[in-house]
Amino acid sequence: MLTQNLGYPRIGGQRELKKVCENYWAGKTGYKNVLAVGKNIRHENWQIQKDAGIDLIPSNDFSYYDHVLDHSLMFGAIPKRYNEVMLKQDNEEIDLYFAMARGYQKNGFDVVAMEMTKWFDTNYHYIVPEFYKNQQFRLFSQKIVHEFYEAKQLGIVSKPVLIGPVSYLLLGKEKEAGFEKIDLIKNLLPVYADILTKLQDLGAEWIQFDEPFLSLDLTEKEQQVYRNTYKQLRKEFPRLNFLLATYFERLGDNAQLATSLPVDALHIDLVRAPQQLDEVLELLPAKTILSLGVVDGRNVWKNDFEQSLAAIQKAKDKLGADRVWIAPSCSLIHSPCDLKSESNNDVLTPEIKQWLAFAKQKVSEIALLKSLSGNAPGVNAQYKLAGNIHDNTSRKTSILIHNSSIKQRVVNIKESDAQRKSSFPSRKQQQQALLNLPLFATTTIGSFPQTAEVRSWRSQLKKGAINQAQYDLHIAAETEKAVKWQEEIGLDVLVHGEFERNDMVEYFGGQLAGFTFTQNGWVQSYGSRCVKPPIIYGDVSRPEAMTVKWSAYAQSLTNKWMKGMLTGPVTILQWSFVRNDQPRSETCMQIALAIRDEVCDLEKAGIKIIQIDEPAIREGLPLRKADWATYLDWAVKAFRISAGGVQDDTQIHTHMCYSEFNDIIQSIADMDADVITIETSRSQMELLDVFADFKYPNEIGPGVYDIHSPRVPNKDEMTHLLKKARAVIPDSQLWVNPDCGLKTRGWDETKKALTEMVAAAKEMRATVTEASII
Ligand SMILES: CN1c2c(nc(N)[nH]c2=O)NC[C@@H]1CNc1ccc(C(=O)N[C@@H](CCC(=O)N[C@@H](CCC(=O)N[C@@H](CCC(=O)O)C(=O)O)C(=O)O)C(=O)O)cc1
Ligand SMILES: N[C@@H](CCS)C(=O)O
Ligand SMILES: [Zn+2]
Repeated sequence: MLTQNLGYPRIGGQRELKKVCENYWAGKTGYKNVLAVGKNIRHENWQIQKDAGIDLIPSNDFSYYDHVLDHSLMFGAIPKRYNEVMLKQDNEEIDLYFAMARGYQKNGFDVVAMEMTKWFDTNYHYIVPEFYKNQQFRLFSQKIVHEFYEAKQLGIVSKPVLIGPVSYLLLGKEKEAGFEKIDLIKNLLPVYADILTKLQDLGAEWIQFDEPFLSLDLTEKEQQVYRNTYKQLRKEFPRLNFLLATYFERLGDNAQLATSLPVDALHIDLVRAPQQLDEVLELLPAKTILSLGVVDGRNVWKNDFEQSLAAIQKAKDKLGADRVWIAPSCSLIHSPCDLKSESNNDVLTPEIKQWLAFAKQKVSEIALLKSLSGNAPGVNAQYKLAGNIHDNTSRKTSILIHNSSIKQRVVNIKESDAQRKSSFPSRKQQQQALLNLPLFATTTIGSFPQTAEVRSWRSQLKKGAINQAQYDLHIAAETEKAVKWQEEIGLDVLVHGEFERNDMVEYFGGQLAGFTFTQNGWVQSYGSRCVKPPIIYGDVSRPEAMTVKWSAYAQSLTNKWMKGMLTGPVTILQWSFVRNDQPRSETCMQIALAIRDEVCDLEKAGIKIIQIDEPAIREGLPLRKADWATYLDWAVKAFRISAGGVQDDTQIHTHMCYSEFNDIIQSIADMDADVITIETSRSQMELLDVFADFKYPNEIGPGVYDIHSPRVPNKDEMTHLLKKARAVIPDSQLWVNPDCGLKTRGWDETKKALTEMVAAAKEMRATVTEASII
């Protein structure tokens, strides 16, 4: 029996990669330093896994920005706009790479970034490969080969990780009409063959092909491409061992397909889909190894050894120990690095800490499961098993977890709690009478730049270098500056700027009962950006108002409308580590009630426009269509409960980014927010077509510029997008806003971009005709 890992967090235990990349982008350090930090992280990660006792250690799971982008660079899938600019410059490969990720606007060049979207149902974002008709591929970046060699020099014959060719194509986007991306397989496979040849020549024994699409609904054609692809690779590389890794869902109706592909080992996710073990054991061909993903790569709870050992035993009984591997359910990039970094007992209490395992602990759990499932586990392993049983029992029986009055409140929810008093047309009239906003009303999504200075106040407060009153004074001054500046440039609906928030989920987690948080539990969200998901360990309630103080203060500074700013229940759920001892829907309803109370308190404090952000509602959608209806039912209900307590003339906004709305547009309409602001600019308003076809009834603010890139858009670009929007949505429904919050941007870019945006809205107003309003 072997142990293996599918991927290790690559940000570094102290987010070293984030820091060096951001310094490099700011021109404060050289690229050699970036490479050196990357190398250190890889070495440290390999060593941790080796010391823990992992037999098959992955390589090429490291990435300077995103592993999908690494593959695009490896395959030379570089959109022309970068070739033309970058190759003329004295730039390194890494500059081309970062330009694809972030856009490039210097030395007279102005190139937009590639699109970014959610990695399946996680909070990780990948850079979407761009495909063109007759797209050709060639071996461009040899990072995978270098990293295999690097590990080998340390005495580790690693298992290089490749996104499988079918999944790579399915992750991409057709950027012009007239072809199907899946047909590019014939152009792509020769590059895989080049890479495999190089790896084989260097001594690679196992190759991990990540094919997460095998857990999704596939067309017949895609299934056939899977068969042909692996048949061909097998034929060309009879001596290399292939591991086919699936994760995030059950194989379901692809079980037959996955088990029939000519590979040497198949990995399945037994945390998401424990029930698939029996079927896969039945279907697995003789000799194929089964890798059991029993340790949760997506959550922070300690493994339940008794449960995992039962699954391992079942597999061993059927296949024999030689054909069973033990592994995490998926790559550990979705886990924080090391629980040992959590040294402050006031932040994470010892009682809760004993229930947790981060990446470093998880690889040890995997090794321990191997010892425990051997014929004669040693005393040390037995002792650790007893410890594991004790810790899990202490969690199940802890008084911290259950609160009967919260549970009762959920039981008592009535249909009418999820219902606004009147329908949208009537609300719209009442809101317009009160708010008196112009056509093409301008607003922003909530956050303004979280500058190093703002973060340093929080850091000083944490360290005790300043007290709460001093901190509040800083935040108040920053808020006031932002409010005054928004007034000056003529925005219509203002925001307070969210300066007091470390993160839009963690901030609420820090104030809700049933949540705890960490000091250093960072997880990569995209590129250098990380999040520290709070941990929901018990029943959730709101001991006191969470946002009223800052929203009311900001409103007091202006005669314009100040938008209250909340994170919605589904997003709080989705971006937290969620308890696994009750259905997610139950936890979500508890959060919805807490947010509802906050919405009502904001209204009472005079805030008449309230945004409840739900950027993660699409991300939470189950990967299998058959499971959608159940999820959408409770997710929409949770949002409606959170918004349902206010008067008709209080305008409820929601906001979503990175969302493909086509297939869930009815549910988005069912959320019944008065206004929805959505990310649309990176896709050039493509997303709006669905709102038009569907005749979305309420108001919409399609994002007019991409906030993920430091690039500053000009007025004409934005009017161009707004004209595209007005072609499908009447003027009376349109708002003007960026794609998302501006916390990652600097003030200089923000000021320039928003000034242009207000000018774009004014230009649009000047062109209004009666016909365009209806
Ligand atoms: C909208 N998005 C979000 C997602 N998920 C969330 N949970 N939150 C989101 O906002 N998913 C989808 C998108 C992803 N987008 C982003 C955008 C931006 C970030 C980001 O900026 N992350 C920050 C960390 C934010 C944070 O928690 N800041 C804290 C701590 C800051 C810190 O690093 N402090 C230093 C000391 C600093 C000093 O002394 O000056 C330290 O602790 O060492 C805070 O502000 O207090 C990032 O830096 O990556 C994430 C996702
Ligand atoms: N209000 C949040 C939404 C991000 S999705 C922000 O502006 O950052
Ligand atoms: Zn957003």
